[in-house]
Amino acid sequence: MLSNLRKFVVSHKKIPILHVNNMCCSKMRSSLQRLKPHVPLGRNYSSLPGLIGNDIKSLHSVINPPITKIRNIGIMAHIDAGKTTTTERILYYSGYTRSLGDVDDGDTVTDFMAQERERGITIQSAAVTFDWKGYRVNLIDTPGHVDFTLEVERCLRVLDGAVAVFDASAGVEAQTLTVWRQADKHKIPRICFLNKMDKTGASFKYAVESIREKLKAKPLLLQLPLGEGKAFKGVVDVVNKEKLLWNPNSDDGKDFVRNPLLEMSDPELLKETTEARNALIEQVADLDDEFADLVLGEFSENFDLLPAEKLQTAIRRVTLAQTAVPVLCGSALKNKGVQPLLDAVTVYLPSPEERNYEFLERISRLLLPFADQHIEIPSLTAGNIALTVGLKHTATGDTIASSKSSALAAARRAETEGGKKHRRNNEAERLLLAGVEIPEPVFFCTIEPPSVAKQPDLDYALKCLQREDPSLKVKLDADSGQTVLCGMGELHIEIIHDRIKREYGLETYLGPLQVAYRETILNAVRATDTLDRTLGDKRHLVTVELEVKPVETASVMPVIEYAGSVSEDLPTASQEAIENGIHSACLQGPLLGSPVQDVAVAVHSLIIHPGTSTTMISACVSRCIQKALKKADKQVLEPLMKLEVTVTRDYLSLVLADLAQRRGTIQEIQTRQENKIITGFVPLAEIMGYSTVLRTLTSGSATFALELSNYEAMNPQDQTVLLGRSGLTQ
Ligand SMILES: Nc1nc2c(ncn2[C@@H]2O[C@H](COP(=O)(O)OP(=O)(O)OP(=O)(O)O)[C@@H](O)[C@H]2O)c(=O)[nH]1
Repeated sequence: MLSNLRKFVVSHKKIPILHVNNMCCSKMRSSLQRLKPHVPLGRNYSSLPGLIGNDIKSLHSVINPPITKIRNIGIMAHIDAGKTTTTERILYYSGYTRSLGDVDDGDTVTDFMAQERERGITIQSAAVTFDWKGYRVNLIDTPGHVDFTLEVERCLRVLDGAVAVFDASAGVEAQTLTVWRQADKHKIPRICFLNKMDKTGASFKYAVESIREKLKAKPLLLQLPLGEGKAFKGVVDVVNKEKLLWNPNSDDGKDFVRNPLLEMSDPELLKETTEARNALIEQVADLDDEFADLVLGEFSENFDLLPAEKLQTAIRRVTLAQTAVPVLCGSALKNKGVQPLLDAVTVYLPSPEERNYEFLERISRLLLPFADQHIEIPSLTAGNIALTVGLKHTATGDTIASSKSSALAAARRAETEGGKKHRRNNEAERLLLAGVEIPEPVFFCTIEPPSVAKQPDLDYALKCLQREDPSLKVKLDADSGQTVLCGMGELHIEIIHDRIKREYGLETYLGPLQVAYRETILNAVRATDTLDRTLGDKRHLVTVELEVKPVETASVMPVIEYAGSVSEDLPTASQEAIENGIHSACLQGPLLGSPVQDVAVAVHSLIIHPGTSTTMISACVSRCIQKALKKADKQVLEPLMKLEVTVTRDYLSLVLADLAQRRGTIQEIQTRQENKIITGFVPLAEIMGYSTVLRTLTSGSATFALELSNYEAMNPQDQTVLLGRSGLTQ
């Protein structure tokens, strides 16, 4: 797979292929200032693995564990499921920190940006490295909020495995589906952790069912909870038929006992566990022929005789094949169930080697990340995650290569492996290995520096921020000359604003947040145009005749067709100029100046006077398209958001009435224990500031998740109102 081309080893000469995820510059700057041969130990950090005091003991063995003992994993989930809390426990039990961080107190290791600590949410992924029972685990905590989807995507493609954390009282939630689909796309083996088993309303059965139904995954129940809600006290290990009980008096969860289930002391629980184990064996045998042969041959009479290791090996195979997902449970907040989760990460998730990485690459300077601290390392073997510094022109999603030929060879191989049908003609495109899919921004607003003199500083800050986060787009409004920020949501833009202030020392002013509309046309229209200009002693003359017509592509990329007489002998440079002209014209629709989607452009005839520059060809085509678009019947498309609101019964009717006023359509209302889950669609323009409204309506008891569904045609009345407000007419 393309995304696997990221394995590298250090040499001082070559830098072949390495994927780039740009880190927050300020994070990097501050840690580089502190960079020493040893890692400075900050808040409650234990010695880093293998580092005793200030000595680097056998750094090589610390840095380069055998590849089979490496696990590169991500933690992913819906917002607030408890990823950061779980990560904090993991770091504590692995000895990486000496005290438990708490998101609610704002002192976690991985949420180290000021905004993360203040808001108690994860915005940027953080990487930490720790050891667990002889394994090296590189772990990335990813954000759950939909505004930061790109951040999740950029992490997923460099991971070998993932832990999906769920709120056991809510099961699969909207954003879980999104990240699950992303993990499917990158073929990442997963383990599910049903967190918050201590919470009122937690239901193991319900959460497992929702994994089966909503994620269409096959859950393998490796554990059963001992009690739910306030009664939750531990878990049963189904594979080993053992009971794990946490000492209720231990305040950090380190103290727990693991005892075999015995007929004498736990007859009921033993029976239940045996049934669960038998069901698990049957389920795995169904998915794995090798295991089926073993079970049916030697152990068909009595599954109890099947050794736990044999079952674990088979579970590992189906997990790696992604035909099923192991499910564990616990309560990160109450310090229960995290150690067995770590065991499961080492036992069931793949080492980098098992993900078919074949590339051994090189780079000049490497740093090993420990959240906001880094240690410079001399070398690194394949399968590890590290940072490199000093790259001035790269952006998140780029691939670094030592030479064009090595990148082309890698791209060719990856294309064959990925079974890609379409051949990429464009060399630059082929060089781009596995770029992340950048979602289209749905909001925009103007941003002003404190003074004109500070505009270059603002431009610089925005340039740096965009390199880290390509889902942030910045453009210049040609009419007003203002800088415009385009982002994924209100929170996204707010965080960018805040970061410019904190990290670049610039107090900026944001204009009102506006929805990013799109436009389309309803009928086919032809137009012709001629551009005749003499510059110096050179005459530039182009005549073009073309047609714009509606097509259903749900994309802002116009479909381009050429009449046979045009495509014949059309030089590549002229074709590129035509296409540039078409694309630039379609970026600014005639109604609101928004991008035009769902259009095809057919170029019927083209006459180019010898010596005409490509810029003039682009300009003529662009003008001709604008002309055609203006003549067509036009339609505004607005972003329609998929909304999921979780609300208690008492507030259901209030929330529904409010949604009706917001032009919302309700798809279904489900019951989940005491809660109602409303799913439906609402235009983005109607849902701005919804968190405050919902909080007020439901006294803070409801939660919601929003995700872009598609762009929908506005009805004629709403469109007239919108255009009237913008001072425009149809
Ligand atoms: N009852 C209960 N609450 C928990 C548990 N784990 C986390 N929480 C709480 O849930 C809230 C969210 O926890 P986080 O760890 O920040 O969740 P997250 O998934 O990292 O959230 P984002 O980073 O914003 O995506 C916090 O108030 C935690 O204290 C748990 O096991 N039980």
